[in-house]
Amino acid sequence: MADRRNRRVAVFGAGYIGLVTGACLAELGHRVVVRDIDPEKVRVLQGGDVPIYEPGLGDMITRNKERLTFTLDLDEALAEAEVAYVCVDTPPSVSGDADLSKVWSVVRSLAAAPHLHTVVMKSTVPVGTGVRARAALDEAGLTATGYASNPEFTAEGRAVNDFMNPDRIVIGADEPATAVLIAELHSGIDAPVVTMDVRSAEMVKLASNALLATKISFANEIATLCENTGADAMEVLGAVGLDHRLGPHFLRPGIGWGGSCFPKDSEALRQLASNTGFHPPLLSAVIDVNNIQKRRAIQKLKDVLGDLAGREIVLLGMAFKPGTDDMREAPSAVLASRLQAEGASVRCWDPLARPSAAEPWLSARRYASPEEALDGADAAVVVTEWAQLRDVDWGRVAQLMRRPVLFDGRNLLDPAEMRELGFTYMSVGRP
Ligand SMILES: NC(=O)C1=CN([C@@H]2O[C@H](COP(=O)(O)OP(=O)(O)OC[C@H]3O[C@@H](n4cnc5c(N)ncnc54)[C@H](O)[C@@H]3O)[C@@H](O)[C@H]2O)C=CC1
Ligand SMILES: O=C(O)[C@H]1O[C@H](OP(=O)(O)OP(=O)(O)OC[C@H]2O[C@@H](n3ccc(=O)[nH]c3=O)[C@H](O)[C@@H]2O)[C@H](O)[C@@H](O)[C@@H]1O
Repeated sequence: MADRRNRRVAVFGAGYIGLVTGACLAELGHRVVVRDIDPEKVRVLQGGDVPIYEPGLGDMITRNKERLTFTLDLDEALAEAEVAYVCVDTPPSVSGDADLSKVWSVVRSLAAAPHLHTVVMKSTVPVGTGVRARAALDEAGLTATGYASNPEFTAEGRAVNDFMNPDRIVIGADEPATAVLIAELHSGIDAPVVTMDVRSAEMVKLASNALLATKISFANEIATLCENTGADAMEVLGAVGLDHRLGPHFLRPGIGWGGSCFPKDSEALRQLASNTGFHPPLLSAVIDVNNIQKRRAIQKLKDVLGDLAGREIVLLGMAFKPGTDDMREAPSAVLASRLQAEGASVRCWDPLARPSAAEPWLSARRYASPEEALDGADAAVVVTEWAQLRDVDWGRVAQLMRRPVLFDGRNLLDPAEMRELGFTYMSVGRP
């Protein structure tokens, strides 16, 4: 039996989760090979660079380069591996269910591994995937191979810190020995280890994201009620969150939640429920509130500007939240698309975001600084609460803009100050 701090691990997928998992497992003392099918990603990693923005990740990879390698080659990844981590993307399919094709592709490819004894699912998958994975492993001749669900709760922009300092490590395994092995892989991390059956572990991940999304949609709904009644949502939610039974987290009202996971995971959970014949009313409302929230920004601009056709509108922030370059399901993409549909011309600024080939951005103009983007514009929307926006000389900007109209979709700036500077200033749930 290998030393519990020196396992040979293959990680499949060199994205946000695979890279962080691989680097952190190497940091914990294991020998890790990360395999991806994207040649460009692997080339960048082999050259010593990191293809995504994640604080601390580059240093951790460099520090562990003796124990951490990257490859395109399946045989190289499988040659020594005792444990295989599946960290590939599980995007929404046309039906809204999670598309597991990449997961199955990895699981099937494991048949050729000579030393493999454990497969760990880190990708977020529907409840019941473990049973299908088990069957696929059996079919591939890996009957003696243990299987575990080990969902990940890290948030982008702080994933390395979250991985090394988690609130809990959840392990779903059908055999106790497999759960013990996964727990040992994490030795060195000080956190409660919660073991359960595979289906329950799969559900913990979806339920956690759904509850976080629920808190935000609740905050957004209360913010709208505050707008309609003259209360101040920041005061209200701040005080609500002081109740220790409720907690202050994920109660920040804003322009709606986005990102690579909340939108797809809440929809996947809703479809999972529908597939069992159950329409989940609360989850459906949480998703609806979020969709409406993103569109309310357009109405607020129309209330001030009237027709948006021909207007120059600036989106300040494109990433789905600050501290990441990730644009997946970013509210900015919905806003850009809606504004363009209204005939507006969209400008944007973001210090990090890496837009995909997503259609709405093709005709948006990206500027190097907020000031350049705002020069001559008719209105602006704070979409992402980048700290840099606090340092903008808003007094000067009020002079530069054709009309100083600002919808602060993240309640980043001070309403009184902005109005004093001459802005028609709107925010979320604040008078
Ligand atoms: N991004 C996040 O913060 C979190 C993501 N998750 C879950 O983790 C999973 C991965 O998410 P991300 O890392 O964000 O996705 P990602 O899209 O950044 O990375 C996935 C990687 O897998 C690679 N890949 C696809 N097929 C492959 C194959 N057959 N063999 C090897 N590599 C392959 C892709 O080329 C890509 O580099 C998803 O299920 C997601 O829901 C869970 C918690 C947090
Ligand atoms: O499954 C996942 O991928 C991850 O999804 C989220 O992490 P992440 O998407 O990186 O970002 P969050 O910080 O949770 O923010 C998600 C969205 O909610 C918004 N948000 C967050 C908090 C809040 O109070 N208000 C609010 O509007 C953010 O602006 C952002 O658009 C969860 O926080 C992680 O625990 C989970 O592992």
